Amino acid sequence: MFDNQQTFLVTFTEKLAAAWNANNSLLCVGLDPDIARLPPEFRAQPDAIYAFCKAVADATAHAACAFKPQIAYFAALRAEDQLEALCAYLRSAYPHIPIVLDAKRGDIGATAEQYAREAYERYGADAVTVSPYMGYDSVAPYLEWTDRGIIILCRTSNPGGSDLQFLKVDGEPLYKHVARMVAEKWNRNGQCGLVVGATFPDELAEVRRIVGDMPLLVPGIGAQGGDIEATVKAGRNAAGSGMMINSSRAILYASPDLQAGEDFAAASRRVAIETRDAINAFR
Ligand SMILES: O=c1ccn([C@@H]2O[C@H](COP(=O)(O)O)[C@@H](O)[C@H]2O)c(=O)[nH]1
Repeated sequence: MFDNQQTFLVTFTEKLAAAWNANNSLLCVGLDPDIARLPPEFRAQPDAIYAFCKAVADATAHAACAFKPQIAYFAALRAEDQLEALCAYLRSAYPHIPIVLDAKRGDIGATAEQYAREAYERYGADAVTVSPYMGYDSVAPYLEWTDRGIIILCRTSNPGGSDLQFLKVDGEPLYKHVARMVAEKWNRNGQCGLVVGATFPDELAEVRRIVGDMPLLVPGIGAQGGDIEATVKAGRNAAGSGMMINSSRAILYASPDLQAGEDFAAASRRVAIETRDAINAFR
């Protein structure tokens, strides 16, 4: 995989930086296929999940800096084979756009080794989301994959995230400890990132202050109602970049807002472009 200058791109962060530039986009397109919400033409197909996600990816790739399949939507339908096929397709059709597997894994080291193989080898993901709460030895197996990304939950977008992430430790909320620990100790390959919700722009700004230019995966715009202007102003790095701002349902299921004659893929494309442009307006 080469960038515009024909430099070979080796790592997740190199690939992400190239995608930010090539597509002038901080938009991460989330692939969360809910069978009940698929357009009718897909529902009878044996590979409905794959076909739907492929169509959305094809419609939005030019406006995306990353794709984020959420593994639960595939596993719940016994459709891991379709996730595998989708990741293989994305890697071949869009080798310049990183795949972030949203799996939020977290377990003891021996089991984490298997989760890392699942994400990086089976699915060929460029990065995977993990929980920090079992500590360093639970993330170390991912760090053995020195070219791949590991994106650690820090300040999640859901209201209940405050139950633990806001607990004070040494006078400071836990999420800030996570941010500092990842930036100062765990990021030994320079391939770590953090999940910080768009629904909490003040905390997003705090995390940015702590971690410098580290990539942030920022879910919570679109269906969860996060404010794009506040998100971008709080989370951008010195270069006006540094984020994968995720939107899943608002792009995947844009078709209820159909403009006259528009099909589901055109609706996804329209919303992806509108979202990318709304983000870019505040970079
Ligand atoms: O804090 C978090 C971490 C992950 N997510 C995931 O992002 C998408 C959001 O989907 P929307 O439809 O855009 O709300 C989904 O896959 C979540 O599992 C998150 O929302 N918050």
